[in-house]
Amino acid sequence: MASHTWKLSSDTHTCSNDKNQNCIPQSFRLTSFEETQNQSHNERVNNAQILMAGGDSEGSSRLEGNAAIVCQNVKKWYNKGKPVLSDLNMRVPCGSVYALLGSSGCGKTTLLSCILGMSRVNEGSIFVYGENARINNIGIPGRNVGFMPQQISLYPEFTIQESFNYFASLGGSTNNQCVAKSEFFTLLLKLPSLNRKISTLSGGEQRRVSFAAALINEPPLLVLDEPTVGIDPIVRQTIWRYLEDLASIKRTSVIITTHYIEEARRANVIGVMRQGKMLVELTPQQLIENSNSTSLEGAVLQLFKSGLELQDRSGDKTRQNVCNSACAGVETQESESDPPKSNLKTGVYRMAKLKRTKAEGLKQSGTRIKALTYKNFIVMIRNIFLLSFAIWIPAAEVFTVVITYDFNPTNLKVGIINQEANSSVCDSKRSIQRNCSFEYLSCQYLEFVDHDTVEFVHFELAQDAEAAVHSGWLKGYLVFPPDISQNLFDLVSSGSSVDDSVYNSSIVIGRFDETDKAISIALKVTLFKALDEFISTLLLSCDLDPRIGKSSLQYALPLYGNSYLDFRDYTCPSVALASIMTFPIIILGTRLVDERNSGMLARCFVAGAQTWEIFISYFLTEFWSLFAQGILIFMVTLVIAGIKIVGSIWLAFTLLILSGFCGSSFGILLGTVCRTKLDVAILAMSIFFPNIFLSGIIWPVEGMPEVLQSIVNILPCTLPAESMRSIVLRGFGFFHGRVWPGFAVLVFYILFYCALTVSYKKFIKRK
Ligand SMILES: Nc1ncnc2c1ncn2[C@@H]1O[C@H](COP(=O)(O)OP(=O)(O)OP(=O)(O)O)[C@@H](O)[C@H]1O
Repeated sequence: MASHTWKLSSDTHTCSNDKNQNCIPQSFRLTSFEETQNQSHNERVNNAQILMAGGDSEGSSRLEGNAAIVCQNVKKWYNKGKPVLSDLNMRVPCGSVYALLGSSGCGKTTLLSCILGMSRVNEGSIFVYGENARINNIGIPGRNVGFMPQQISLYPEFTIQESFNYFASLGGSTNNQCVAKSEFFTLLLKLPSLNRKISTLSGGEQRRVSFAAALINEPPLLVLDEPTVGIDPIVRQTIWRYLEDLASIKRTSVIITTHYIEEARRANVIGVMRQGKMLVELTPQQLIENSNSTSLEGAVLQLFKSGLELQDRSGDKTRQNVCNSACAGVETQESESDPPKSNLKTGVYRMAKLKRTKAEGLKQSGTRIKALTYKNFIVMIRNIFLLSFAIWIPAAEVFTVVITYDFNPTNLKVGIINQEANSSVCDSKRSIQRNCSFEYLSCQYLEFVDHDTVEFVHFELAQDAEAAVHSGWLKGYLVFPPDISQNLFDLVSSGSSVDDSVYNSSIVIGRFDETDKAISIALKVTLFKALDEFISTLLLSCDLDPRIGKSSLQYALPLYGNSYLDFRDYTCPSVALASIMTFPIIILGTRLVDERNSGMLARCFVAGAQTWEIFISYFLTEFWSLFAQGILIFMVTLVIAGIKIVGSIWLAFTLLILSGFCGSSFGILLGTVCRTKLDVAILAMSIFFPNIFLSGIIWPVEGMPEVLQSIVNILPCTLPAESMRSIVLRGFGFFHGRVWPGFAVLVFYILFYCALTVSYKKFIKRK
């Protein structure tokens, strides 16, 4: 099908001598100069069917033309509060510039968001080109509408050209079309070099870029929320002249809000709003004529002040004219989306429905996903500082575990109160060691204790050692009773019962500071190990079988893992999972809040992007970041920690990436639900710690109350951590009962968070 692209006609390049107006295009008569095979603006508009008898003839007043947008009895309120829009009627003729005026807070932006399908009306109907504003297949929201929000709504990390490319590709324009349009708008709006970053532009320059971005796809409908704020009067004139031409030549329908009343003189229709109601819809000339004022500003101010609907001198016919008279005639087909029987069904300008096959729809989604992913990449790469943190911090956290959990505790000071022999006696009796001597057993035993772990400090009295424990200097103390060696010998050799006094005098009493369990366990293990070795050695030196002294419970080689005190193997896999899950929560959550609060997200939705497309684009971008994080984590685990991955490294890696995606989808949910970045950070942190504590990373799940155990098992980190340990340390495959549940939990949470986000957007936010 043939279509047109547009350029400035030759006179537009004429430069005036006036310095201020230098090179400002004198006229922007749009001239069709090239035919392409792609469907473009004109074709999209011409495809519309005028359903009114006789159509909208060139000569007839555009005020009375067929409506592009019709609002009838619209009521809208937020959170069951006072109505922001109440019984509002509006009719935007096709191919006209419609200026929406009203005091601050009267509901202009709310009305625009309802027209664009971003907000739901509570009562009444809004029809855009004869279709339901929220559900239609005419590409609105989509490529058939250009939207400029009140905020700048551009990515500060982008250059001007990249911003144009982004919006052009969201709307499905080709690169060549975008380049031509970029050059055109640079000239028209006196934009700086296209390579300049948005963050380096002045406020006015940013607004002009934002304006151009809304027009880059030549949409038949333009919704511009205060586009001329902060723009100098000359460029403002240019903008208005361009909009006039778009409306008259290309039949673009333009809705523009502004607080500069005089500039609205150039509009075809002015709608004046007050406290959520449409007071009048008239041409500028009619507005003046119907007031006691000679200027438009005076007429509008008069209206604002009176708050009354302007009475037409000819019996309210004017308003009737505006809203209804053009509607005479043709009936359209009634459909489910049609409003109740009313003039809405007639006199509307209907846009051809997009006839897309499923494949074409998917192709368009693919194009948008590509644009969104590209945008995410640029934003990510331009925030290199944050990116680098995000990439290496999970690995750094695993590294912290590796270096801190690697060593047994050393130099633990333990008091010795040896009532059998003091330290100098013990020193002098070293020769009896390993000579089958049953004298000074206390001294012999102490020699077997690992002196790297335990450092003995001798005391005369138990009270002194206890005082040292209280002061925090000692970890505990051991008391050897007098004649312990003799009593022990009697106990062992008697073969029958012995006196309590003999028994009591044959045991060593130890008391420890048990507040630090890891330390007290390490001490006890060391002291018991020394006792075991000492007894075996003593028996051997007496030509006895050393096994006599061994406990009848013996541990063979471990089935999995090793027998020494090393928490790294247990902790590393879980910490890796938890940390790779946490970062995307904060990064995506805060980025999304940023995008929403800056109006970028709204712009993106108006351009036709679907929530699921945004999800996929974030997942695609996040994948590379997670991939890099995963590689670094594995390098730390394998190379620095020397932990051997017994099972499939790919399975472990996949689990790690899934955990990152789980965090990403939760981040998207938080970004959707939270109002500020601080909310995201607080929520993410408050969830992070319970997640760590309850998932068995620090304290085993088996050590928790039974009720809690069933709850923690469905948390997003518990079963995946167990799966990771089973793959890494035990070498289990995917189908093992301790592996696949971890994958299943993560997939469940990803889908669950996505579903919650979509539901929130659909049922709560749009209300
Ligand atoms: N999400 C929201 N929740 C609650 N109230 C809202 C919300 N958005 C807007 N409002 C309220 O609705 C009213 C209309 O707001 P709106 O932004 O539509 O006004 P406006 O006419 O565009 O104002 P301005 O000219 O200052 O941009 C205001 O009182 C505003 O506080």
